[in-house]
Amino acid sequence: AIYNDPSKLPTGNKYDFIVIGAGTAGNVVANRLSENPKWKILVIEAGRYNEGFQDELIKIPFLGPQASPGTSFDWNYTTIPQDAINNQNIPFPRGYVLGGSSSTNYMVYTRCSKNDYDHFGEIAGDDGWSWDKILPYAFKNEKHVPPNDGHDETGQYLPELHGTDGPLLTSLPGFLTDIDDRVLAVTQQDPEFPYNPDYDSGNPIGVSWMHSTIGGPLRSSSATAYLIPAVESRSNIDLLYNAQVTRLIQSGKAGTVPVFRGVEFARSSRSKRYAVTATKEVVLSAGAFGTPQLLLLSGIGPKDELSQVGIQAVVDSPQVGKNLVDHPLLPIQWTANSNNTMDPILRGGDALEAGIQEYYDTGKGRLAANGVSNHMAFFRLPDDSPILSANGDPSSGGTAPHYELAFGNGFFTTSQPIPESGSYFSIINVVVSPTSRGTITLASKDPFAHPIIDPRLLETEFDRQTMIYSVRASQRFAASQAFDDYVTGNYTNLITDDDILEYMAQWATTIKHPFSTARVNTDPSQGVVDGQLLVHNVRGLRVVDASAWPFIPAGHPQAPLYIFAERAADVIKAAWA
Ligand SMILES: Cc1cc2nc3c(=O)[nH]c(=O)nc-3n(C[C@H](O)[C@H](O)[C@H](O)COP(=O)(O)OP(=O)(O)OC[C@H]3O[C@@H](n4cnc5c(N)ncnc54)[C@H](O)[C@@H]3O)c2cc1C
Repeated sequence: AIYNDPSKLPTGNKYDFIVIGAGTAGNVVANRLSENPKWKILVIEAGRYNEGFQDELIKIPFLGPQASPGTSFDWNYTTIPQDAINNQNIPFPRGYVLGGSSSTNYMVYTRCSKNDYDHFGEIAGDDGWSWDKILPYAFKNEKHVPPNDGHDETGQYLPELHGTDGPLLTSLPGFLTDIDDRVLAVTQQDPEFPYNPDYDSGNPIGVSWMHSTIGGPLRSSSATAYLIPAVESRSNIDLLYNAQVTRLIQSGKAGTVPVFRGVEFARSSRSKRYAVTATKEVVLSAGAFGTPQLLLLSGIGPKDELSQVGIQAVVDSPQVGKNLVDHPLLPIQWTANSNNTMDPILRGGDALEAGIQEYYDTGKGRLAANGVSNHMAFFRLPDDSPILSANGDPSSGGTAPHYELAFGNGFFTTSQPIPESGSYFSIINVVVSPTSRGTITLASKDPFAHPIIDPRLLETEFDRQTMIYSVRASQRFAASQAFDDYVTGNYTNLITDDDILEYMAQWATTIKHPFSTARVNTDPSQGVVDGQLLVHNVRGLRVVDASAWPFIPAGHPQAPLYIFAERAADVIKAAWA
């Protein structure tokens, strides 16, 4: 059953598992656990329902980037001033809606490098997380469907690498653009930018067609793929939304070890608190900000830090809220000799209206497809790069990229204003193996107060130098023969490294991939959860979301998170078999 008010949740209900957060990972776990009809599952979500007011923003693919920040779908977090980005406070979106960030993200689906999974397995001391072992879960997650425009996708991906009967819908670009052939031509002309027939093979290096979590003209999220189908078809799963978990309650002790199977929740700061207890486990899937915040509020965290906000530590766990890592992003633009479909729509007005009309009339067109890019490219720094010799190689291995390029047939921006006229070409640069690490800490013991978020974006020399390298690679890409009659000039005039650093300090931002704030490590002084994702020195509590990853995967993380959550559900099932 579905409840939207804590007071309506029947008090007599007994739950085997309580999943906190109906987000990307949480919904996978909830769905898979509810496959066992003997178990009763409760999912508690702070945010709103995924239908209703303005839901076109989270359904119509092209409008996805408008779903946050500053909307009812978003937590509307902001960082504290970021030193390397001119001390700016940067908006840091997180989904506040069924599906969590999978309902508000940009839908890019990349499995990332096999080295990332193998590295995870090594750190966790469990090779079940390694690429070879976890790959079946990638197929279990995915259902590849034809692109929305019905174009022939032969040669644009390797079908044998993709799932065909999982719940999550993925597809190749549903709207072809005037730069697609040029991007592909570069891969034929310039050995620096080779073609990769499918970035989901475990080796993402090169330029590939992009996959998105889109089925037909609609976003596919963990709410539409996992949560709603389970709640609608099974009687053993309850969903409570509009209810924020305010802390975990210690429900007893196992010997000297505290047991945390109780969950307290409320609708708002001043409203009544309610509580419910799981008989088996509480699964914390509140995301890279919500999960450490809840652990801290519950007395699980660095003892000294907790006492500063008046919380007594139950478990002194030094890594809670530490190791926050994210991918910095920097778009650059050129003027273009083109009548691209993107810029007029981005400027709003008539073109946007016409696009929306076409969408509702036909289910096709620019609005029905992802606007981010039709291709994605991942690269490593050269082996003899001075950046690597000075800083070491932070990537997880030879198929894990250091930086990413994505190509926009229009003025791609996250914070820059779009010029009022003209046509543009953009390349988005992302450092995907960053070394900067930040923190999330409590501002107060009020669970409704936003935590202090400090990702320290671009703080390290490695990250800044890699970004410079990426921008240089973008400039070479745009200067290639295939773009000769297309790119007409620089919009961003970046000549020296200092120009790039200055531009970076002004315009770099987050790609919105926070990770590792409750990371896996077999050593409790180094990590928050063990290789089976159980919170160290506590019973009854597991973490399944981006916070648990020991590091950030080098690519877009939703696919790795879905795959990881699919396996996590099996780990939980095995523990209670
Ligand atoms: C705007 C944006 C664009 C992105 N673009 C991409 C992309 O194109 N491709 C990609 O791969 N990744 C992208 N990402 C990142 C990706 O979506 C996330 O890494 C991933 O969805 C995180 O999954 P999660 O399960 O850890 O957390 P989430 O999906 O965020 O789920 C956490 C859930 O817990 C809920 N919650 C939090 N605290 C509480 C509480 N106290 N009580 C109850 N519920 C709570 C939240 O409301 C949320 O529903 C993007 C993210 C954003 C925000």
